[in-house]
Amino acid sequence: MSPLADRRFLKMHGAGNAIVVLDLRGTPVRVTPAEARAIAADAHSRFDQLMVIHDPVTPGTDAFMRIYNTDGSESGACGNGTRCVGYALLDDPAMARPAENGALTLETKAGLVAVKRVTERSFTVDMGQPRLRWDEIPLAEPFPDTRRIELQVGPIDDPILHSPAAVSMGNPHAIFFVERDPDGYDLGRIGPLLEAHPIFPERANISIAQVSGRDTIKLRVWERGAGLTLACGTAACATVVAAARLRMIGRAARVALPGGELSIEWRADDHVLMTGPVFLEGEGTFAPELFAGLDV
Ligand SMILES: N[C@H](CCC[C@H](N)C(=O)O)C(=O)O
Repeated sequence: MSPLADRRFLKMHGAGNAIVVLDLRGTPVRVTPAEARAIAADAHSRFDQLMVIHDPVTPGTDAFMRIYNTDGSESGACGNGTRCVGYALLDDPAMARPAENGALTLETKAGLVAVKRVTERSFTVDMGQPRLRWDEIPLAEPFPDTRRIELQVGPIDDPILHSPAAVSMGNPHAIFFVERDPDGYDLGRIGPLLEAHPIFPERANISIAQVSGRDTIKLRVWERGAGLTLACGTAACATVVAAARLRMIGRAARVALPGGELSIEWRADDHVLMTGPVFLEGEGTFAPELFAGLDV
């Protein structure tokens, strides 16, 4: 029987990105990829990302987070999910712990992020510094300038979809800047081709972005391990960094995604701040039969 059976979870979303929050602090339990896939497959607990809260590892941090995509793969970062964890650790009756002036420091396998409340349902996350070197994204070949890389993408004939920007926010992103409305691209078809392109040894999140003003961007995202989502926080951060590097905008922008708007600032100290909403849809417990047949 899975140790996750009958455990309580929060069902949330951040700008439409479906998030499940699970608190495993005080236990030695670690979610397996198969368990994550089983949770995602259930209508009551379906998610784009599962955010699992563990006991802190590094002194001075409040918790360690493991982040699972729908396909069970783990990510080093999730902006929308981190805002939801901030809400859970500050407001949920069962999960909340006292916090210094409503701010938390969380750790993932990619490093530290800091989340703080702005209003009752809006939080700001310091997502840390972007990683811009080819081997930090990572890319399979040494591109000296990751502001634009060149891909050979046989099945895609639109040349603009051959030269993305590459940025990591603790997870890999390829951003294609287009003149036309991003909705005019069949991201459901080209997303998986690009996600799995051999230039991305750890796959990549695929964004199509239209800079619609000095500080406004329209964004559509195919997420690594989750597919089309209504919002992707790290993609919004990566896109603002990429656009700023290409001198298409200043260092801040409002990013419009299908599920909502995120405000992003790439600060002069190189940290990227993301501000956006959180929504609590409800809570539940994992039915034991969810994990039937899994050898856990
Ligand atoms: N699919 C992403 C993780 C979640 C990112 C997204 N949901 C966000 O809000 O940043 C990856 O595997 O890198």
